[in-house]
Amino acid sequence: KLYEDVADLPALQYDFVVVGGGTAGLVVASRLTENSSVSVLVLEAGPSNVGVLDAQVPFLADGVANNGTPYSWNYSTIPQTGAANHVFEYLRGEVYTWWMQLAQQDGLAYTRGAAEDFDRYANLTGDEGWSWNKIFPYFLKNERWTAPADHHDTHGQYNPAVHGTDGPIQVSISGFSWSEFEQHVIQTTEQLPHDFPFNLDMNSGKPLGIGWFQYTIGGGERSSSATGYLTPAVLRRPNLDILLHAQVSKLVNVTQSRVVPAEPLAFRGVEFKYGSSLHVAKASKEIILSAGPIGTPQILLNSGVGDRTALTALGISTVLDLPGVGKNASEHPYFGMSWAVNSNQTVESITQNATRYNEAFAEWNRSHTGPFVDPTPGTHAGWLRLRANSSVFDIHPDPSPGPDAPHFEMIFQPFGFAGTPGHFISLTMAMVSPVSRGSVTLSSADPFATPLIDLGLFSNEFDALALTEGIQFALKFVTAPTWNGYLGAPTVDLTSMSPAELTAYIRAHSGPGVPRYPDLKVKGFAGLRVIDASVLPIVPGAHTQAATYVVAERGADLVKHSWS
Ligand SMILES: Cc1cc2nc3c(=O)[nH]c(=O)nc-3n(C[C@H](O)[C@H](O)[C@H](O)COP(=O)(O)OP(=O)(O)OC[C@H]3O[C@@H](n4cnc5c(N)ncnc54)[C@H](O)[C@@H]3O)c2cc1C
Repeated sequence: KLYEDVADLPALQYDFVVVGGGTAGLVVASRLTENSSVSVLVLEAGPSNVGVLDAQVPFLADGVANNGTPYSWNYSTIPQTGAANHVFEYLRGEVYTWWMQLAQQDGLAYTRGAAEDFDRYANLTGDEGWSWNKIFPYFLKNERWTAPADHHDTHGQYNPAVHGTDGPIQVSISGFSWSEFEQHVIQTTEQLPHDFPFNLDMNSGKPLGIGWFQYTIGGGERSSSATGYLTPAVLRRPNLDILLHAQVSKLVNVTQSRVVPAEPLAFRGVEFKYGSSLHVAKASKEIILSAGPIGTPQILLNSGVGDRTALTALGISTVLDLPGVGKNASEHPYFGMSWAVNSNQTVESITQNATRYNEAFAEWNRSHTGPFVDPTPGTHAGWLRLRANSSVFDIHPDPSPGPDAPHFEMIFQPFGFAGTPGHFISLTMAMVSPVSRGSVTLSSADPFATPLIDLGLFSNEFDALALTEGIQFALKFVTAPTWNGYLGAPTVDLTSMSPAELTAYIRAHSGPGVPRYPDLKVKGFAGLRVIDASVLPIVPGAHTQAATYVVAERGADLVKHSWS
């Protein structure tokens, strides 16, 4: 049951306490409570998604992410020295993040990454269970492929053989056509097939090439772990309680035991704030941290699990010296380019025309059809590699997990970024195999203080130089003959810049994606696990929700197995 008030919560003692009701947390809670003999409490800082239009209507998805809404943690990065000391709002990165509350993955893009991403996780962890072949069934278990809202013929737009059909999360292809723009993208794959081959399905484990974007959307609405895993039937389970507006500060009631020498420590309680009062929820079996790549390391650090020197400097006593907590954060920086177009068939035809906007919204309300059924990220995506002889490999060895994995994602969007009147299209180039690393650290001993988020953007020269090369792919893409007569002037003329100027410009104008933190079971502890995006040891070359879902599905199986 969903509780809005701590006073209504029937108990503060459960078998499992899950911290965070986001993408992963709700999967774990839903799967664990399939066994009616275990009890689970989820503590979520945010409000409910129910009745929040921005969380329901794909076209309004940005509204959930913006700083200043009740659904955002309102975080910013610390000044990024590698990016002209820019302070980035840490959410609007079109691509990734974590602070959506109750499972609102903003952009809705559904991309699994390369098979090689998962095979690398298997190698790094020594656990074959994370390999693509072993993880693939979890993708199918999570997914329910769904016809697009306009029921158009999807033949040749995806490969049904690699999709699940009866999982909780609906996945679909755009349900409204920006046909003119789409044709130019597809024709480019025919006119420049060597550089930009068509890929029938970017979620087959071999993402390279240009293909139709897939989204976590069903029937014109967002599909998320809140809608897919927290169904009315699941919410009626007597063994599942979810408390909203409960912000966890730290783990408490640490005990020491000699029973398992490798796991001498255990936390038995989770301290959380509801309103102005503090409470402790107790877990007899496990505490599962699913608070995302910022929340999870912050809670561990608040609890005294982290680098001893840094904790001591803040006056926090160390429970276990684990210097890796909050380190190894990485990000997908991206750079967007816009061109004016000789057409009025762009998203601006809605966003810059109040009458059409209202008509489109009314259509969505009436029949869940029309342009509001899709988010605005784009109609297609392309996954590309640096050229094998690129000079950037002199600076750093290839950071991608293998030859079938991308260095870049190119997103094709029938709208511009400038915000000026007119009609535009954009190509966004994201660097999805970053070498730079950052960190999440505490700003004070106050567990509710905003943590310091350092994405380390461009701290390694490789990333900026690689992204500069990536820009050349985008500029080449629009040289295909199909764009003649359609494409107007770029909003910023990048071709007039020298390579050094272009690199500096990219450093100053790129946006961020998401950091993460590795490790599933927290070393040294009994009954403490991390199950969320932060366990991925290296960010996949993809948007991260699909990887998070399979981490959560397998994570839930691992927990079940431990207690069976
Ligand atoms: C703007 C934006 C766009 C995105 N677009 C896409 C996309 O298009 N495609 C894609 O694949 N991925 C996208 N993502 C990324 C995706 O949302 C994440 O990969 C995914 O949500 C990570 O799941 P998680 O369970 O680790 O964390 P989350 O889903 O963030 O869940 C963490 C939960 O814990 C809660 N929490 C945190 N701290 C505490 C605390 N102290 N106490 C209690 N609760 C706490 C949070 O409120 C949240 O509900 C986007 C993210 C953002 C923000």
